[in-house]
Amino acid sequence: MKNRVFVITGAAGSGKTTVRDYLHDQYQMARVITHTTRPPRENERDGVDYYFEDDQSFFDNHFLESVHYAGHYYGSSYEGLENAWEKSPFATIVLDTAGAITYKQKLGEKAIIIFLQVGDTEELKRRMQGRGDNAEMVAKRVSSKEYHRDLEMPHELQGKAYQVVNQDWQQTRQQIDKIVENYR
Ligand SMILES: Nc1nc2c(ncn2[C@@H]2O[C@H](COP(=O)(O)OP(=O)(O)O)[C@@H](O)[C@H]2O)c(=O)[nH]1
Ligand SMILES: Nc1ncnc2c1ncn2[C@@H]1O[C@H](COP(=O)(O)OP(=O)(O)O)[C@@H](O)[C@H]1O
Repeated sequence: MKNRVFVITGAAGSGKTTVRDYLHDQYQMARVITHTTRPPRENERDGVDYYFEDDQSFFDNHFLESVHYAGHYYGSSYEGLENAWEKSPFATIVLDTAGAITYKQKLGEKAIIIFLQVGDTEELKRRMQGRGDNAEMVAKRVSSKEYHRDLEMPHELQGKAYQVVNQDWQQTRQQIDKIVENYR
């Protein structure tokens, strides 16, 4: 099997982490852990959910791409991707749409982009609250320009990404299964 990385992108609350975990559990895809200066949420662990960094240590990494999103830095390293590929030929990573565009540009057919969409923005807010984000965190996130940008598939990804509407989870799962089948 050729090395591939399944890039999951979309707005906050659209289900990126859920799909990434499904790909890990169902298909044993290795997760690429990315770096951020955002403080950890209550249930998050360093080295598992992210490598949590400060404004100095963040820049010590060798990034394939990095972005500023809603007031914090996020970046994915070459080493992180290589480490994942050592574990399994299929890896998965969660990125904002800017990161997904860079991944596609740099990795070409090795990067399979899945853009998740949830039409109803009130539903997105409910899902963020449902996973335990407090009202202040949700308000900050939805007022960021990056959140609004990521609600729609960017034109750079049109024709190069799979679009999945993540409303009903069983249907989402079936669509994800079909996408993965194309590469097995
Ligand atoms: N470009 C890029 N985006 C990232 C990286 N790591 C995480 N992200 C994205 O940063 C955004 C904010 O992530 P996070 O703070 O965990 O919030 P969430 O989307 O509400 O779970 C999301 O769109 C993530 O997909 C990275 O290394 N590079
Ligand atoms: N199809 C769905 N229907 C209802 N809730 C969902 C669905 N997909 C994901 N969720 C829930 O929505 C919340 C946000 O999902 P998450 O994967 O954390 O989003 P993201 O990583 O894109 O911010 C989580 O609590 C998750 O369990």
